[in-house]
Amino acid sequence: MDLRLDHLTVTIDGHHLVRELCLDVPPGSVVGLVGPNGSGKSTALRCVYRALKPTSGTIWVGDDDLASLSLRRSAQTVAALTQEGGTDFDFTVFEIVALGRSPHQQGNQPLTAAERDLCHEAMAQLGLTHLAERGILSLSGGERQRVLLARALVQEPRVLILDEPTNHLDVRHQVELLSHLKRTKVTVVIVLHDLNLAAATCDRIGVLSEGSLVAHGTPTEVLTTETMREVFGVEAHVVTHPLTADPQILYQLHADIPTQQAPLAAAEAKGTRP
Ligand SMILES: Nc1ncnc2c1ncn2[C@@H]1O[C@H](COP(=O)(O)OP(=O)(O)OP(=O)(O)O)[C@@H](O)[C@H]1O
Repeated sequence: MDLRLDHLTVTIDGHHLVRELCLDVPPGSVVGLVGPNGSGKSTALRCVYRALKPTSGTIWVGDDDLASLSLRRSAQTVAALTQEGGTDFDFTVFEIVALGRSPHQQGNQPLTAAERDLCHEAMAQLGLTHLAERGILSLSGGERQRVLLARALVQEPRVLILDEPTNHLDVRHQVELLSHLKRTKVTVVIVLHDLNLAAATCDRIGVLSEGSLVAHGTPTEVLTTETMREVFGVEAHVVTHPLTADPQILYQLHADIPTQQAPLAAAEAKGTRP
């Protein structure tokens, strides 16, 4: 395993934010964490990028206990794109991306030619080349998000942690960012609220509810009508994508329409019958 959460528990003021979470993330795989608001997803991720110390449990990166690594070694191993990531200083896009190399550098040495190439390559892959000399504070939320992902990628981490990375992105950039992630060889743990994008992106998905892992498996195994009802509290139809065979969730906003109702009768019930 590249990453193993071994009975990870976070307790604050007597509240269990994460309880005995066990999760294996194989090398090169994309594992999603989904769950309702407040179910502990970000808290679990914060432990992996060491913004939070778990109350108990161990995080293994390869054969290393993460807690035993120096912060520098951790930063060489785990990169994160977080909800609170960002900067108040108006560095250029290139400068921000180049900061991703910091854990690998000694002192204030300038970037090597290979490192500069790496930065330019990451910017090109994320459609940022034309913004290289722009100040980060002048960018839109979506552009900024892509810059921060480029910074995380040039860190060349073994494990990449992403907490709702598609926030602020329009649909094209959501699809591009997630497609890009699938192509990288990096081991990824990602929190996504969009379950259809999670199904299309993740090799495996863990479902958190009130801090506990209540389901874990392939998207098809996990994203079921029962999960939607029991964990998220919504009625939904789960269908199979005609091209990729991924499960796709069709939400039902009108609880009074029986789930098995014929489309015409449903349209009639909604008053939209042609
Ligand atoms: N430092 C803290 N002290 C007390 N409670 C906290 C702290 N940090 C988080 N919590 C609580 O722990 C719970 C889990 O929070 P967390 O951010 O991990 O949830 P989440 O699943 O990522 O939610 P969301 O989908 O809304 O982002 C929430 O109820 C939150 O209010």
